[in-house]
Amino acid sequence: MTLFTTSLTATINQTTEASAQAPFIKQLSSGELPLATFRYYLIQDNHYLTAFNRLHQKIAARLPANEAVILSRLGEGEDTARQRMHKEIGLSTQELCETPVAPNAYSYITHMYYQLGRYGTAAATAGLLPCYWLYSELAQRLAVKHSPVPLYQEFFDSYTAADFTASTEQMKAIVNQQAAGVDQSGRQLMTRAFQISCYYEEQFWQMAFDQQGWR
Ligand SMILES: Cc1ncc(CO)c(N)n1
Repeated sequence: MTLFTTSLTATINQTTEASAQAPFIKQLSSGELPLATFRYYLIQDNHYLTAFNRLHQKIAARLPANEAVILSRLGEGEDTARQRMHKEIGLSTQELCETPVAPNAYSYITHMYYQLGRYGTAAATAGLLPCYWLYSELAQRLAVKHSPVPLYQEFFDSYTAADFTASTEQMKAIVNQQAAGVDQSGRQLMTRAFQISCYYEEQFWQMAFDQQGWR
């Protein structure tokens, strides 16, 4: 039987293609992106990653012990790299916490929690996967182009690092295990959760580029 994640390849490829064309990513690799824009991205992504990590822990609590350990560890994956970047640009914990979450980040976070509450663990794990898979694909594609801004290159490098690639493979394995445990309609729900997350991933770049606010 072909792996469930193989059926998601076309969607992730489309999202990768669209992301590579997004002005935020283009300017990040050319070095033209204003630092204030990247700073805004890091603030919003910190909101996202905090919620994302909590969701990993919530889902892990419902999984068999061996998968739970893996998922729980995955949730904490990006903390160290991000803390270093925050320090480099003088982003304080206070500023990170006090800046309100922007509409698209809010919608993405809400979507992921909704999937767990409404459809359960299989759909929720599928909703987490684009986060890993997209950044791995994108970083691999952009790794050859060196951004003249060291901080921006550091961002790309953190996602081509072997441990992030390994995390993507572990997450795919968990999603495939979940897919094997549900019926065809359950797999359709998983596909939908994955597609919606891809939609919000794509919008995340434009949200950052526009420094989107509520009004
Ligand atoms: C929005 C978003 N998606 C994916 C990743 C990669 O983990 C990230 N840091 N932020």
